[in-house]
Amino acid sequence: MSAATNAKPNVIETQAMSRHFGELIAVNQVDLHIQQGTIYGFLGPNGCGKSTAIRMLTGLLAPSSGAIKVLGLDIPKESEALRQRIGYMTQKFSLYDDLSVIENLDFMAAIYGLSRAAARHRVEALLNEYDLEAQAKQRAGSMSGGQKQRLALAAATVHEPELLFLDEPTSAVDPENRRAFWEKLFDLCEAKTTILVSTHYMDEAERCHQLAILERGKLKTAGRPETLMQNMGVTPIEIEASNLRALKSQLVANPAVKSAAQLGLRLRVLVDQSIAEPEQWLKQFLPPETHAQLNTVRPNLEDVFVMATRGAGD
Ligand SMILES: Nc1ncnc2c1ncn2[C@@H]1O[C@H](COP(=O)(O)OP(=O)(O)OP(=O)(O)O)[C@@H](O)[C@H]1O
Repeated sequence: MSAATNAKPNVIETQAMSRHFGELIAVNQVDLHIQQGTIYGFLGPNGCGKSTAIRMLTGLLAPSSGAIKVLGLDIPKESEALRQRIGYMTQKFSLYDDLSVIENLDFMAAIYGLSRAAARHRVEALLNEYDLEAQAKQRAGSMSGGQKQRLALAAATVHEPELLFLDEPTSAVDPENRRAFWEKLFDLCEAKTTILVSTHYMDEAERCHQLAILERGKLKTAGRPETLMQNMGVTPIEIEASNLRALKSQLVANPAVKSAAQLGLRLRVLVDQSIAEPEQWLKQFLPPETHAQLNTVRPNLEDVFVMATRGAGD
């Protein structure tokens, strides 16, 4: 079979999607092509436009300009038809604190029009899947952060949506619960759900199949995390030496040094790939007699982020 016949359709397509709030351009000419079955990440700092982009893609907010197609529907024109086919989990816990877990899920099932019998089966399955059976009768407001997050994900998937939008879903939970949450996302992905997830955590972004880096409303770069890391045009080198602060000041003044950031006892330096032997090249900046240790290290997404958002003033 040729690669072309294997290609999955895009579930999200945007051209120059933009949204202004008065003078502010929250989302600026963003083009997206998101393939069915992927976990696609929006990575960027607070205020870069992730939530605004997601709200436009769900049909909740009209774009100021640009074209949006989601699951083949014209958005915002056909938002009503989209609603049944997507799930949306917002940053804040948006369920009812005063209702029990089971009541919240029943309520969501009713909103999505499941019959009573179908709702009973689905809610039972969700309680089991999201490990909430013991809390079924507990008020949602009294649950832990991790439990609330599991409930929110269960509620967002009650109608088995084809496409799931998760807006910084793990910002309020500890690392262990975040890991467990991501396991659930991969289960959903295996069951053919496409997932768009926004985050400002690099480790979380690295788990995505595809990634877009956003800054001040603009899409700076997009692709597979590994590809982005390979193509960033710099070699990361870590230096262990004394007096790293002075060394850093000296290095960042050189145009071939794209970034230098201290990590504990090491200085992580991004050297332009035009420098053929970067370790050797860096040694010229070390004072004589310095016992320094230099290591070329594996690129990470933070390096990609730094490179993608350099010259942010444009
Ligand atoms: N309804 C609104 N009215 C005015 N400005 C808004 C509105 N919604 C968002 N903004 C502004 O648009 C910019 C992008 O916000 P957005 O919430 O999309 O960013 P974000 O990347 O999701 O960050 P956060 O995680 O903090 O929500 C911000 O400057 C924000 O203040």
